[in-house]
Amino acid sequence: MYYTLTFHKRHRNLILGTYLSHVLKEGDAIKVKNRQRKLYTNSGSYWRHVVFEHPASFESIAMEADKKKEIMDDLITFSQAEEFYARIGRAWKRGYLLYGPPGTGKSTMIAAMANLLNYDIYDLELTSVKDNTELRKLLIETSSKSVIVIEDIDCSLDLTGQRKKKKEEQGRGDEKDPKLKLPKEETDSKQSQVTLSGLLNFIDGLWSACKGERLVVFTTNFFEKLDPALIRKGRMDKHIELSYCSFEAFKVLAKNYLRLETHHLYSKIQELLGETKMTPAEVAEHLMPKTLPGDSKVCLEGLIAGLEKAKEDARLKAEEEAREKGSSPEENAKEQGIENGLCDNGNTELNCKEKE
Ligand SMILES: Nc1ncnc2c1ncn2[C@@H]1O[C@H](COP(=O)(O)OP(=O)(O)OP(=O)(O)O)[C@@H](O)[C@H]1O
Repeated sequence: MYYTLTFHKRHRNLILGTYLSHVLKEGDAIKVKNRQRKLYTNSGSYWRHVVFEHPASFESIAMEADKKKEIMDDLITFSQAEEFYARIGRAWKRGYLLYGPPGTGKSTMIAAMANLLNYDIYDLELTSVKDNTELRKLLIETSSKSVIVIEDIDCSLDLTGQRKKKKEEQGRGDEKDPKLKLPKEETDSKQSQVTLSGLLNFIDGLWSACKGERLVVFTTNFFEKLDPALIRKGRMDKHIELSYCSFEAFKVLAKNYLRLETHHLYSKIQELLGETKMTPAEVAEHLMPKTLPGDSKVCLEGLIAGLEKAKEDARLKAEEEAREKGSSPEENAKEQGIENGLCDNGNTELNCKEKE
């Protein structure tokens, strides 16, 4: 299909200049909006893709409303900031670090981000990338309007041969502390694997040469174990904590799962959520209707029973640990709360510090 455009020759400059470029820009935007989005995964140094159709949205994410709005505003501002990035001479990219325990919605948040901005997703499995050269190739091949995801960054760089070699040399067996093991510098070795420095250099530097907008998202379950080089200011633009389910987050889930705005059992749930750690994934599991049509009361009662059990389990665990250590269960529970970064309201310590 085509259109014929007729105009008076005195409008020639207007049409050939402003008007046609406007039409082309709008056409591109419509094409992007209507295109089928893709989820890419790498097998070695090649990308494969499937159609990306994840239903997650910010609306369905269980999280405090102001925090959610802040993230959405940040994403939208970024996606409209082409001129700004060009003016300040920086690559049009933004780095996010999502951290929190398993089941708090990190992957769901990534899908919601891609859906909000209409981006493709590149799910980069670092452990199957042979070395920094392969990594560079993969990253250069990513297209504009994409989210590049590196999940469990603390574990991904864990498998490098260099690190194993280094560990063997040092005779160190600590599997849990990535900081001890991440090789910061590349070596000349032919078998050199992906290194933290390789990853960071690329993300910081070379990328400027790749046109278009990209989000880079790292996730981890262990924020405190990340190498400081990865989280220093200016590297990851935004750190987002996803934490245990708060009452506000529960209300979002209940609204989505059960179409409930309020219920007389809410006060009990609020009380228990203040005392017990439960991830949004676990809460959501309880809210899954077990009968058709789903009975909300049954689900909420199931959640209360689950929370009470979790509370009791935590109490018994504290008692047992106290017995082992020879301190009182209360002291032990308190200590555990601090170790787990928990404040009274179930938020993590980091979160509380930020609020202070
Ligand atoms: N904040 C949340 N809002 C809505 N649903 C959530 C949330 N967190 C978890 N869920 C639900 O729990 C399931 C698991 O969550 P998800 O995989 O996003 O967690 P995760 O933090 O990425 O976990 P992991 O660290 O194990 O990868 C999701 O399918 C989603 O339905």
